[in-house]
Amino acid sequence: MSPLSGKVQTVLGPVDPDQLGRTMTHEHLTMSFECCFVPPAPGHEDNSLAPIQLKNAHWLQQNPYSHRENLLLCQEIEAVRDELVCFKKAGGGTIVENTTTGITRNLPALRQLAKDTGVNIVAGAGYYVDVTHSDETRKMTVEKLTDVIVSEVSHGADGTDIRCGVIGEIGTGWPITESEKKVLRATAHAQTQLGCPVIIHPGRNRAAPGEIVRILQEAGGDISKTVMSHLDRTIFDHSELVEFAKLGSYLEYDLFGTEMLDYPFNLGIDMPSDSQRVQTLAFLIKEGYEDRIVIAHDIHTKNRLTKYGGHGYSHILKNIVPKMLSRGISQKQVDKILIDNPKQWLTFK
Ligand SMILES: CC(=O)NCCS(=O)(=O)O
Repeated sequence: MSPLSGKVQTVLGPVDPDQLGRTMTHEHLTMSFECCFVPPAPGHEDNSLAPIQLKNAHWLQQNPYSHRENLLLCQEIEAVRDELVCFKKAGGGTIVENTTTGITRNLPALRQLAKDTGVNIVAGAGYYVDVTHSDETRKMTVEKLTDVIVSEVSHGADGTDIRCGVIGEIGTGWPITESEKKVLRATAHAQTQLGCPVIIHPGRNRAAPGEIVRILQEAGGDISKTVMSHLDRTIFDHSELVEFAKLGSYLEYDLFGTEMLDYPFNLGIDMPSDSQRVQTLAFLIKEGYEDRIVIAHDIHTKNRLTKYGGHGYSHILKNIVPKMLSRGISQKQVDKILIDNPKQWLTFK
């Protein structure tokens, strides 16, 4: 049995699961998203280079990936610290910080943020999408990748003694590349050894979540302890969603606060509004999946911080919870989504 069995591993060490409280299962506190810069559309070059300020806040909301400085959340540790204090005041307890190798994980900063604010922070092990894999990562066997991931959870990552408490977000694109498949298999093998939670970033195609579950399952992964992220931009058809839900992973709606007309990573996708996200949660609850839903904002760019006019890490607690209640979701179901389900998921077997 793992020494972590029955515990949740935060950047300050293992804690009792009852200490977590309301939990955002998919956020970033310090990361860089330069890998995903999207050149501005013709005529938008000036906005792309302008400083981040109130008069271009709306442009940034619509074009967050076409502004290089906006992709450097890692420069905002002070602002993030202030936001975490507000998150705690709003009733928040825990943030799962999903930054993995490839998008500039900063574990010492996470540890300091946890110490300064009293918010529990759970850090992520493993690798982001293929475009961020180094030559060294690509050359590794599944066994070697497994060893690295196990070590990040058991001993510490990035040359520190700070231990990750979840594997992921493990990045995949569409189609899933060979290097990403190796990482998925290593994730499943590491999960088998550790009994730990896993969280996956699927490619932007409705077939991606199911294909990932198949790969993880074939490698022995525990799907009941796996979160499938970003379903809000991935599966829209309700019967397809139910078919996916039957596979048994947690279903994550983690783009709360994102309002965008043209989603540049797949122009065929219409990003839903927060109201539509709440409608989908109500649908999944009606279908019997209230034990499998988790939610978050996935903040990964500067413009989403309140410092820049964004919604911040407390948006769900302050605005989405009242909306859920007004749309027939009970307080007990809200507590399941924000407290009980994350607790179950994050507790080592
Ligand atoms: C950091 C990250 O991977 N965010 C997801 C953005 S996406 O547009 O939903 O893929």
